[in-house]
Amino acid sequence: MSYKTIIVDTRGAVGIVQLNRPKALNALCAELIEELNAALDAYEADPEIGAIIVTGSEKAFAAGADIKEMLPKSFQDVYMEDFISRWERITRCKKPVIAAVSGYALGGGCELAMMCDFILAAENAKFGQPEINLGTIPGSGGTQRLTRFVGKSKAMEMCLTGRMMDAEEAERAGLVSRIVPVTDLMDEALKVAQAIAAKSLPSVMMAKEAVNAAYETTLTQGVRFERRLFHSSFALDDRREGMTAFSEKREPQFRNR
Ligand SMILES: CC(C)=CC(=O)SCCNC(=O)CCNC(=O)[C@H](O)C(C)(C)COP(=O)(O)OP(=O)(O)OC[C@H]1O[C@@H](n2cnc3c(N)ncnc32)[C@H](O)[C@@H]1OP(=O)(O)O
Repeated sequence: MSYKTIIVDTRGAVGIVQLNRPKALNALCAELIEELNAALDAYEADPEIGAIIVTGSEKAFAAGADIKEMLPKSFQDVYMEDFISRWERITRCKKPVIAAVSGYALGGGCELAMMCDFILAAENAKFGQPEINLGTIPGSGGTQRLTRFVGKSKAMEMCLTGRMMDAEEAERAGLVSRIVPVTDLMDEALKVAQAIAAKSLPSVMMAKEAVNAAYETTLTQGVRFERRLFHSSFALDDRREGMTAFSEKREPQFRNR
């Protein structure tokens, strides 16, 4: 498939999706979202791929939903087409998805990054939910996910004022896993993605599912769910291989089975 608004690249077992509308700071138009979804479908279906990176340019991960595309839409338009629901494909990825964020991650850009499994931020990253400045509110999970990441006070302040958070504040608040120099962002993202891709994919998928359950369930239900997945991992050849390799003081040879 040929893409117009994204660039895809595969490095070993890692699939990379780079948002690529430089003139609009990677504003998330419908075409870009469809291309992103198609690339995610392809990487999810590819047995050679063990992890996915979503990134943008140095100046912008994404400056939000495409305001010019949204401008003429009426209530009927957005309601009838369930506008924004197509953005959620990324939350249904079973493989791990890392957001490598440099520059602006605003509005839908911040929401897209938060839908990934974790965010690696460059020193120049800026996060924000500025929809309030446009007379609207976040529509792709910003009020919900940001609040879970950084707590009510900070999320409320950001959603009500549109204030941006820099990388250091985002790291302190728990929004990003860590900060790296701008020039090292892709190398670091690839390093961590390759490290994950080298592990047993079914175990990685189970770990991801269990961590995500922490956001959806009570502690008791979450711990029970984790226990069931943990038990299930004993059905994997890779679990036996991992423990055997440890005992034999060698590297495990996982086969994703
Ligand atoms: C998901 C939901 C429900 C909502 C949203 O996401 S709403 C959008 C939220 N995002 C924003 O409000 C950010 C809008 N952008 C900005 O505030 C600024 O562009 C900036 C602070 C990110 C960067 O400012 P800078 O002065 O460096 O660059 P600009 O000249 O303003 O932008 C360059 C170029 O990009 C176009 N652009 C930027 N963001 C968007 C956007 N979200 N949608 C459409 N186009 C965007 C901007 O218009 C300009 O292009 P033109 O010169 O051709 O107008």
